[in-house]
Amino acid sequence: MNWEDMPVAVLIGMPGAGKTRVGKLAAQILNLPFTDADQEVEQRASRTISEIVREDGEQYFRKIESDVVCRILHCFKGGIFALGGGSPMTPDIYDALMQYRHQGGIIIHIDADPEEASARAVHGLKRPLLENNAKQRWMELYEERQPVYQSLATASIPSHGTTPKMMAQRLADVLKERVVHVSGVEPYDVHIGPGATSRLRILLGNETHRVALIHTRTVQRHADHVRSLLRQAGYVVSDITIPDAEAGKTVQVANGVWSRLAEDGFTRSDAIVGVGGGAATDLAGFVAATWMRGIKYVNCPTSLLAMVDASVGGKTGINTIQGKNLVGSFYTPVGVLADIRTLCTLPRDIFIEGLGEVAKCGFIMDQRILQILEEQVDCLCHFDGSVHNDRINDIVTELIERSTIVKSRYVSVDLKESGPREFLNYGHTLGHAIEQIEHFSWRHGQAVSVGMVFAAELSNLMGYSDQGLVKYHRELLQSLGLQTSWSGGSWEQVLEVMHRDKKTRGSQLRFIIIDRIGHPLHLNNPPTDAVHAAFERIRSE
Ligand SMILES: NC(=O)c1ccc[n+]([C@@H]2O[C@H](COP(=O)([O-])OP(=O)(O)OC[C@H]3O[C@@H](n4cnc5c(N)ncnc54)[C@H](O)[C@@H]3O)[C@@H](O)[C@H]2O)c1
Ligand SMILES: O=C(O)C(=O)C[C@@H](O)[C@H](O)[C@H](O)COP(=O)(O)O
Repeated sequence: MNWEDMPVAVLIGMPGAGKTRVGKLAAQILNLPFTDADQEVEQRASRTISEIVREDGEQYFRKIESDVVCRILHCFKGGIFALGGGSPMTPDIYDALMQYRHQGGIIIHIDADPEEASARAVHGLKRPLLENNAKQRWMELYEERQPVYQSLATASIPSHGTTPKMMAQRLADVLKERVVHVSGVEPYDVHIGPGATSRLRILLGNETHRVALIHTRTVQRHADHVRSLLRQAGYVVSDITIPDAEAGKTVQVANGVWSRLAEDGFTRSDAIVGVGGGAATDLAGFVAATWMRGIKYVNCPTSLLAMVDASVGGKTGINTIQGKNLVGSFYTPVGVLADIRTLCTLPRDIFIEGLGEVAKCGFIMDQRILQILEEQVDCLCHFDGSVHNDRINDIVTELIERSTIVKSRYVSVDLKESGPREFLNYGHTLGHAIEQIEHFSWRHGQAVSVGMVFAAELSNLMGYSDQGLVKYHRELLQSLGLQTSWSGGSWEQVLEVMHRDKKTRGSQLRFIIIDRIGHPLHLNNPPTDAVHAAFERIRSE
């Protein structure tokens, strides 16, 4: 199948679920063509479906339907295609849909509420397969078809408690989504966009019975939304609130969550969903990695920093008194759902902090990120959560997508950080020391920003780059509202903490520096004088 010629989405679901209505409305919103398999069959046969079934039998109808669906799947370029309720049950259609899905096709399950949809389907319709005791027949078909729909779908949109208009908007959101693939031993996707959480059911699957929803109070509203999606999908949800920010990344908090999982009977087939900033997703991932030696988890990041960095890549962990992230594990989520609507409640200073990690991705790999930051500095610095504004939405989405691509490139080749992945630690050797010494009153992104200026100074002092590169770091980061100097702590304290950095080998400090934009290097065991001199340069502003 040629990717270019495929529909942008195929809608599946029970009769009466609203596939045609919702599909048409979404197509209008997105200005895309729409077609419906039943209509196409009727056109081709010049008869209604009822007539075909009555005159020639269901098998004959299924044969025409199969020809029509397989043809449209190959040639309905860029449109939305709604299938008849029973279509996916035909083996040829099922196989064609699987092939479409494997080639990146989007299959949306319009997940009917049985009561509503059966009433609608039974009412006033010409659905031949529902004749004679229609409601009971609908329910039987539902039991039979639901697992098949679920096995095919890449996202599901529940119909319960919504209107066709709302569902169409959700569908349009899902179709506008960006997807970044993280490959490696356990590949997964990062979905970025307003409809991203509609993937939850698909990611968690049918085996999962219980879901622990781990979140902080600050994101209660977003956790409520996720909880209702999980409940609608039939999961038993344990709602677990953890302390905010770094206070949540402790062994005591992890222990509290483990106890709760035990009380609520979590087994290996159950799952964790982390909703919040990077601290919450680090803790949720750590609990998932350790409970029964590892259960499935999904990250739903709600801060910019968590979207561009913390939720992706499988570094999970907690802090100890001795240092940041000293205990943890590499453990990959089954998926990351970055619903950018959650940014609407993010305070501006925390949004700005996230730009520190975005800039890092620009410095180490993607120069276009730096250009966007320069061009959009005003808009970004005045961020007020208005992600419904198309311009801001597009800029923020592009920055998240590009940063995630940078992260995924390193993580895909080096999950356990034996080499290239360390480049993602640019600015972190000093950054983590600052956070630690300041007892986490400095936010991660701000500390990393100073750490990047320090690394640029070190690169210059070691002869890898000129002062122009250092100046560029300072000017860009300052223009975004990020810190570039730090006057806390002492050199001795910093040195001691940096020796506990995970890049250190034995007594030898190791740093990540760049010699030009997009070209990171390992700097192993530099002279202490140079490290000290670089440290003095970030204090002398
Ligand atoms: N695992 C990794 O690869 C990785 C990568 C980068 C950072 N991190 C970790 O992530 C953490 C930093 O992440 P962070 O900047 O998101 O910090 P954070 O989790 O502390 O969140 C910052 C603050 O914003 C609040 N918040 C988050 N989303 C919100 C929303 N939508 N509305 C209102 N408030 C919201 C949080 O509750 C918190 O108070 C650090 O612990 C850092 O070590 C991990
Ligand atoms: O994913 C990585 O690898 C990173 O280094 C990303 C960093 O931005 C992130 O802050 C990470 O948590 C740091 O990890 P650590 O191993 O230095 O604790």
